This record gives sequence, structure tokens and C-alpha cells, in this order.
Amino acid sequence: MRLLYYPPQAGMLDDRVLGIGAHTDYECFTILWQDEVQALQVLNASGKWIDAVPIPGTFVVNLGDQFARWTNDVFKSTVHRAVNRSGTERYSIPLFFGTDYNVKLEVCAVA
Ligand SMILES: O=C(O)CCC(=O)C(=O)O
Ligand SMILES: [Fe+2]
Repeated sequence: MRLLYYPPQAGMLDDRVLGIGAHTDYECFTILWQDEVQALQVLNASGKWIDAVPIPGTFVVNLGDQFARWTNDVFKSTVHRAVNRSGTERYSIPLFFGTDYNVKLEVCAVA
């Protein structure tokens, strides 16, 4: 689990100024709580950044690299980033779920 704080970004804002850069999570999946401040974006299949608009009382679930590996990329890990252009503070709490780090990851056999 991480407790993340994104200060308001001052000055010139452009695509090089990010709270957290584009990445996939490397565990199996992540449950993310975010406050009401919009910042999280998800890359869709067309290569476009889509806002993951905060919905009160809900969590975001991101699939991670372990899940993608187990399913041979049938389910892909979500490329995401956080850009806080709101002018106010933002908090989020991701909780990461995965195997122990010494577990060998292989594609699951399909019946
Ligand atoms: O703060 C967010 O919305 C995303 C955080 C995140 O992607 C991470 O910690 O891996
Ligand atoms: Fe992440």
C-alpha cells in the first residue's frame, strides 16, 4: 500500500509535467482509492489518454503485469499515469496485490 500526495502543480503545465509518469503496475492487480480530484488517466487501445473520473464511494481496479502474464495478454495490464492539473492537492491510496517475488510466473494452461 502507498499513501500518495500530489501537490498542486504551479506554473506552466504541459505533458512533460506529470505527478506520476506512464507505467503499468507489476503486481497482479491494484485497488485504488482516489479523492475527488481528477488526475488519473488510462491509455486506451487507440493510444488516447482517458480520464478515470473519480466517482465517490468507488475504487479503480487496475490489472497488472502478473495478470497479463498468467493470461498470456488476453487481459492486458493497464497503462496509466496521474497528472494533477486541478490547482489543488490530491491524495490517492493504491493497494497492490501480487505473489511473493520468488514465484516463477508462467502462462496458465487453458483447458
Ligand atoms: O495516484 C494514482 O491515481 C495512481 C498511482 C499509481 O498508479 C501507482 O502508485 O502505481
Ligand atoms: Fe500505478
